[in-house]
Amino acid sequence: MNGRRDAISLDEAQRRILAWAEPVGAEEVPLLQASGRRLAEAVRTDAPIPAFARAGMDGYAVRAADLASASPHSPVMLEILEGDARDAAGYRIQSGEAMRVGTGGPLPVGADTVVMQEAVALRQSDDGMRQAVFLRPETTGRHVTAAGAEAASGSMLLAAGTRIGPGQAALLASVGVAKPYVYRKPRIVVITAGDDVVPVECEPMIGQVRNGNQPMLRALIESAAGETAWDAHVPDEPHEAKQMLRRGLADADLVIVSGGISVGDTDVMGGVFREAGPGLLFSKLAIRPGSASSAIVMDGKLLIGLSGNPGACFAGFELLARPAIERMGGGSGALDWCRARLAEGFMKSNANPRFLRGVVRIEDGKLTARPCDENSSSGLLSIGQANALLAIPPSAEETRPGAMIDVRLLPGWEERAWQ
Ligand SMILES: Nc1nc2c(c(=O)[nH]1)N[C@H]1C(S)=C(S)[C@@H](COP(=O)(O)OP(=O)(O)OC[C@H]3O[C@@H](n4cnc5c(N)ncnc54)[C@H](O)[C@@H]3O)O[C@H]1N2
Ligand code: MOO
Repeated sequence: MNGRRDAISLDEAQRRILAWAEPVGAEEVPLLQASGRRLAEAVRTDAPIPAFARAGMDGYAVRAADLASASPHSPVMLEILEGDARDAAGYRIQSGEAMRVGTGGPLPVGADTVVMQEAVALRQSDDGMRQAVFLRPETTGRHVTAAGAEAASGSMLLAAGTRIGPGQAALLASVGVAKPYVYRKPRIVVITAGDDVVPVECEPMIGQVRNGNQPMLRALIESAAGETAWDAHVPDEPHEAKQMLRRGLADADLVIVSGGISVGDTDVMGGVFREAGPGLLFSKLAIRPGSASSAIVMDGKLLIGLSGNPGACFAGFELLARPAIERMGGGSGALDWCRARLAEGFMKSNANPRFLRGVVRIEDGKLTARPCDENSSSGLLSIGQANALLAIPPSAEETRPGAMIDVRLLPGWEERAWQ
């Protein structure tokens, strides 16, 4: 066996992976623990938002028509209807009356406008009544948010599949969803492979490297709202590797393997993929880096093989594993790309699309992309420097500065966009 494999396109690989990445089950969790999960059902409101007409300022609720003639030369005086501002909805004002209201509080029946207290003087009338003095008219509805201004009763607020972020959490709380029904976090087992890979605590000998992919994959999984069930490292021993894979498949929704996936003599995972028969989804991609990425279905579960080379492992995760985890967690699994201007040319020609680790910045209001210096499959530093994958299309010549390219912004990309 010379190890020749047919390369498929990234689109086709993603399609094959997503076909096996069904959403995992759903559960009710306390709202305070639901951040980052996706809703498994749509959320509607059974009350208008806001539920009642509310004041936007501390001040006085009035009928705007009463103030139509107010001016500094001819002030309008309204009698203050005494009462508890927090309970203003239980009162009714007539023409000629005003009532104290508080920010966010209800209006008395009959009021249509709030005048902020800084614009109101108070006086005592001859018969001892408290009066509010107005020096100018006010637009009807000023400083009042009508009931239902944001959403009518029965409206759909959040579609199934929406990720719960800060705004969604506040909205769910406001409509009384104490335990949203959300997708479970996909459970993922990570297995790194190779005799040449030693634990972080060890001093590597010549030919050895410390296991950087293990913590990298854990962090990537977390950023995709997945959960690492456990991780393990296996030596170049086929029986042990296969046993570990089976354990992983039994425990997890998805197994991610890193290293040993190629055609080298000691590439134990590559052997497992080659034996997968009809379970093989692909074992070579027409992209760089990550061309060695593979996927099989084993024991009915998805197993994604990523290169041991850190840069290729990272790209493979972003392009293949992230969509799978997103889909399993209730998302679409589609990767969003946007357009950016390449600030520096890319010298190499490409037979296949190339996904460079790069930095995208906002310059003069436009996205500008620069490839990181060391962009090889084995490159390490650029993984931490990059905030985007830059898609360089196949080309027989240099991709010139100024070319518009697709870029995939990575989670937290903004942090590096302004440095
Ligand atoms: N004859 C061929 N050789 C290779 C091919 C090919 O098609 N034909 N593909 C090349 C490509 S592309 C890649 S990428 C690599 C993939 O290799 P493996 O996934 O089998 O990775 P290893 O050989 O195990 O390791 C490669 C490299 O990465 C280091 N490594 C491995 N695991 C880790 C880890 N957990 N943390 C940090 N670094 C790790 C390892 O020490 C090696 O240096 O194959 C090409 N060859
Ligand atoms: O999977 Mo390999 O580069 O394509 O790095």
